[in-house]
Amino acid sequence: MSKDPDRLFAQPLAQVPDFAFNEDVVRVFPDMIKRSVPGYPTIVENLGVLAAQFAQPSSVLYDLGSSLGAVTQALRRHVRTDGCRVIAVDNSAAMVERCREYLNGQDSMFQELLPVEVIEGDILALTFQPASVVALNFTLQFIAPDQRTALLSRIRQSLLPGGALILSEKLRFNDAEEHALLTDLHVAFKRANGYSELEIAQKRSAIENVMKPDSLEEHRERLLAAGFSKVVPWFQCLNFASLIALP
Ligand SMILES: C[S@@+](CC[C@H](N)C(=O)[O-])C[C@H]1O[C@@H](n2cnc3c(N)ncnc32)[C@H](O)[C@@H]1O
Ligand SMILES: O=C(O)C(=O)C[C@]1(C(=O)O)C=C[C@@H](O)C=C1
Repeated sequence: MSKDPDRLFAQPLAQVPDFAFNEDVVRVFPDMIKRSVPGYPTIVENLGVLAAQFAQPSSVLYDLGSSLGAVTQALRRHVRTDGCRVIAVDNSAAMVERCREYLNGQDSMFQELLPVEVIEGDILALTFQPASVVALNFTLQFIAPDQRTALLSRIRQSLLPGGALILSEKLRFNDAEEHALLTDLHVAFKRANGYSELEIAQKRSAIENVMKPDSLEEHRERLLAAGFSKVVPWFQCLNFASLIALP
């Protein structure tokens, strides 16, 4: 795993380009996401623990928007159900290339790991196979808002009885005071992780056009509209949360 520190926004930029999962981001991604998303290591590890409870024999586990495969690796650490395999999907060529390198390295060192297929592709164009676990770990927020319900409906239709969708997202809050407080605390989290005011401000403007968070209420309503029967939040740290949605 690359250990390069994230300094992508450390120098003043004449114009801040829209955030993209390109080669520069790939190089620093493990450091960036750990220092930007409160609770990220806890969410990833426990996503594996949760998945082990929902995995059904001989089924597919999806890691959608897999980046460098952190969730896939947690699934490999925790799921012991017979005949499961992982399908990891990402539309960033740079992410997919590096993800395959990491996973191939693991395959050559350890036997008996869950088989993994890494697909370079758009999750909006994916034909889903019957699945027991679908992970969307900080990916739905990058999907155009008007495409989100259709994607979740297709995921719901692919889910086997006893399975689950695990959805992690940055949240916004309908209550202005709550939103301002948790946004300020997130900035404090980034500062405590060594980001400067300039880095925080430039990253904010880079993501504002490409990443559109919803509120918990919007997530719940959309998941129910997509056909899920129950939505259970299992983790929240500041303005980042993870939900279990049951078919
Ligand atoms: C914040 S990252 C996900 C982090 C990752 N799941 C983890 O836990 O480390 C979002 C990822 O979603 C991918 N992505 C965004 N839109 C996508 C789409 N339409 N199809 C496939 N992947 C997409 C991006 O390329 C990026 O790698
Ligand atoms: O909200 C922010 O400030 C973030 O940096 C969040 C976030 C995310 O949630 O995915 C945005 C882009 C990077 O992938 C890492 C973290």
